[in-house]
Amino acid sequence: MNLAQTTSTGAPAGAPPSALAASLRGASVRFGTFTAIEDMHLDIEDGSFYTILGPSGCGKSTLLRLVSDLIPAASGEVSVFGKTTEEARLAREFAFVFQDAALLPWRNALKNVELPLEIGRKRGVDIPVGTRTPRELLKLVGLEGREDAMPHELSGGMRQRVAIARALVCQPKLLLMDEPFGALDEMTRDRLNLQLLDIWRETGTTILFVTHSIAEAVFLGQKVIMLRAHPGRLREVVDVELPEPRTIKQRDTQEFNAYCGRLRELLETC
Ligand SMILES: Nc1ncnc2c1ncn2[C@@H]1O[C@H](COP(=O)(O)OP(=O)(O)OP(=O)(O)O)[C@@H](O)[C@H]1O
Repeated sequence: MNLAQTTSTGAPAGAPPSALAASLRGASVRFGTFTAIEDMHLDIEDGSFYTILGPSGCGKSTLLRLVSDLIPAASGEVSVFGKTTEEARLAREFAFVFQDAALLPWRNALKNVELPLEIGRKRGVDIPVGTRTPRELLKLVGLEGREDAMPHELSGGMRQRVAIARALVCQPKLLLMDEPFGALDEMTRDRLNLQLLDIWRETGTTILFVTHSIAEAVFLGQKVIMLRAHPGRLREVVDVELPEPRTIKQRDTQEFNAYCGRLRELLETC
């Protein structure tokens, strides 16, 4: 076990820019006079799974919003697959999944998944022809047979799975997830964690995943980004080298708990 192996940016030394899903170079975000993120340098390799931890208000959601072009950088540079964040947004390089599934209540599960395709068609946006249809995506998230179900007929976990299928429908190369399972019970969360790892392996999509749970961050992440607050800055990137594929049983191992302990210590000093 290489417990304390950390890097300053998360990127392997000498990684070519094309191998990066996202890159921040001295990026800062300000809301008026308040600095939410300061001088952040971070590289996210294509195909990787990063989780993001840090004290409340340290800028975890702001970091995702910065990468997804929802807010601008006050200084520094942010690129996504070598493009500006605006170019990447227009090219539908990424998709967002929030804590609230935010499904349209009058559309069934299948029609919710189809929505981004419909909007894209209406706007004349060239959407990549996906290898997976909305039906296939619902199957991928374990909702085969529930295509006609209305959102109010689905559990919270099922609604969130529809939201993940909807996020995948335009074949994003980067999935930004802001506490997507935060409101779910522990067993549902465990199941969805495993399913998300399967989806990640199957699709090759890069994932940036914000969580408040140290155990979830260790279980999902190949690397854990630890932020510190006031102002939000990169504290450390911790490599998680647990045996693959991950299993729920691993959570009872000494190795897993050692990672959790190390991150808890880091969190206490953020
Ligand atoms: N639109 C905004 N206007 C002003 N301040 C904002 C805005 N959005 C976020 N902030 C501030 O920026 C800081 C970072 O917020 P952010 O939501 O990114 O933190 P977080 O780490 O995701 O928090 P939490 O863990 O509590 O969800 C906070 O102090 C917050 O109050």
